[in-house]
Amino acid sequence: MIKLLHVSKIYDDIKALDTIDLEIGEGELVILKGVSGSGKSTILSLIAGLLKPTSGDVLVENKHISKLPDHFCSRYRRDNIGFIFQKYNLIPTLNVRDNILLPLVPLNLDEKALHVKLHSVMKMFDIEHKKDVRVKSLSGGEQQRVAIARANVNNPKIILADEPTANLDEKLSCEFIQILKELKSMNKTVIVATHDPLFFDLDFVDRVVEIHNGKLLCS
Ligand SMILES: Nc1ncnc2c1ncn2[C@@H]1O[C@H](COP(=O)(O)OP(=O)(O)OP(=O)(O)O)[C@@H](O)[C@H]1O
Repeated sequence: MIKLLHVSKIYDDIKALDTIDLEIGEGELVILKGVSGSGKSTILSLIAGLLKPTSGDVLVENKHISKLPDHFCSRYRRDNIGFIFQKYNLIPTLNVRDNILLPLVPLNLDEKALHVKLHSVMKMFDIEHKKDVRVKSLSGGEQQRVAIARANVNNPKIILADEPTANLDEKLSCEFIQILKELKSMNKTVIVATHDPLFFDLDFVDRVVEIHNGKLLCS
């Protein structure tokens, strides 16, 4: 489903990724393990079409993502990708409902369709009781559940999570692991970039791929 073929990424004079080859199948849950600065976020951004490789090719369902013009990249992202950012990237002054609905704005759906999608993800990620609360008043764990609900509201096939437990305590991190299990059971293709050892020995994870200085150690 996802293929990175001989992908390198150079920022100015920093080689963030060095000739990466990686294939991830539909429904796979992959942990991308590596220390800070090893290139994990760069890989997620390439798959999301937020960045273009310096060389090599990124294919998602046989589409050349790395060659799409920006306009088509946004559309590809909207239709296929749910991105859970490390700092959640929510709008603090908007309430939970409006934050979750943001990815749907360009679709011009009617109120009924919006309500069905909103209700489904708020229920799934246990945040419905806070729907009218401004995000800035929520706890860290609640903010993350809003971010996860927003990433899923468009029912994307691919979920990318960047250091999802970086801002969570142990209890909330364990709750995130349960959510991950749920996403896996929904047959989502999931990639989690992390250096948190909590993810390295989970029985429902398909693969742990290690990256070091922009090179994959195993895949
Ligand atoms: N926009 C950028 N401009 C210049 N260098 C960058 C940029 N983004 C990343 N880098 C560099 O590329 C390398 C890989 O960064 P990347 O963010 O992909 O690593 P990471 O493993 O996700 O790290 P972290 O866990 O700290 O987010 C690092 O050396 C980083 O400093």
